[in-house]
Amino acid sequence: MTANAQSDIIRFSNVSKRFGTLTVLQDFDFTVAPGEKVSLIGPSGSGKTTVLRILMTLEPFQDGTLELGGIGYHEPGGHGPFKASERHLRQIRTQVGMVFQSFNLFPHMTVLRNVVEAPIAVLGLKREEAECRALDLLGMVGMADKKDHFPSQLSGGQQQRVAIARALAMRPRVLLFDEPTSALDPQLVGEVLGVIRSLASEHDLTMLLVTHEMRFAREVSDRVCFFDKGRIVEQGEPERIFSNPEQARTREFLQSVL
Ligand SMILES: Nc1ncnc2c1ncn2[C@@H]1O[C@H](COP(=O)(O)OP(=O)(O)OP(=O)(O)O)[C@@H](O)[C@H]1O
Repeated sequence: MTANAQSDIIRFSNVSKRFGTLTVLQDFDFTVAPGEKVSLIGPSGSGKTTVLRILMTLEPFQDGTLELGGIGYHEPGGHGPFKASERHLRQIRTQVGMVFQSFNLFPHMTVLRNVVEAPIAVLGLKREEAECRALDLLGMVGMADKKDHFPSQLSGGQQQRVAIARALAMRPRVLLFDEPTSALDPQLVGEVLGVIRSLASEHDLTMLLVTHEMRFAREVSDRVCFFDKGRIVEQGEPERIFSNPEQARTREFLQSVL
């Protein structure tokens, strides 16, 4: 699937992002089509997570424009680091879900409460409706029988599956994964990848995945983007990128990790 100007759900145009004097993204252009599954791969520190954090409104950016479903992140005349009001950012956030490396579940809440809180507080769902939605999702990730457990009573893989259910409970249009398996013991990686793999078959859900799991990126993505020093050096269908990269930097990187 290729993105085009009419139908892009994500559109970065000339975006620059600096942390103090460190420029992480410079004139960054990147688009994603609705339903597309895109993996971002590349060396540590190249800016992949920053792209996700900007999309999730966890980081402001300095120059350029970013749109989600045609809505700009900056408001005309907007102030503050985000150049937008909190209300505007909240509207954007309801369309994006993020699954973090470290799960980020609320430790004092049960599994079920972790999944129902945001739909009730942010979307205004009635508790009964939110619980019904949560139980469906917990069933999908194989965690319904643990609904009354606390995060500390779960393995890392189980916590991550709950985190995925929690992100999905908001019915986001775009789901971001930031190295979702890198904090897990090797024997727990497969169960989380299995859940993400089945989500990747959902045609409506746009997925952006930062991962060091190259075989997985090859298997689930429509497109793989190789990042280096805040730029996409090369992108294309996984089969081509992994079996026949055109750029020397991509080849070098893949040789170092495969
Ligand atoms: N809050 C911050 N303050 C200062 N510098 C930051 C901050 N967050 C990230 N950086 C720097 O920005 C650069 C890009 O970081 P980022 O986490 O996006 O890279 P990455 O490609 O995701 O790396 P990794 O694969 O190791 O997660 C790095 O040099 C990092 O040290």
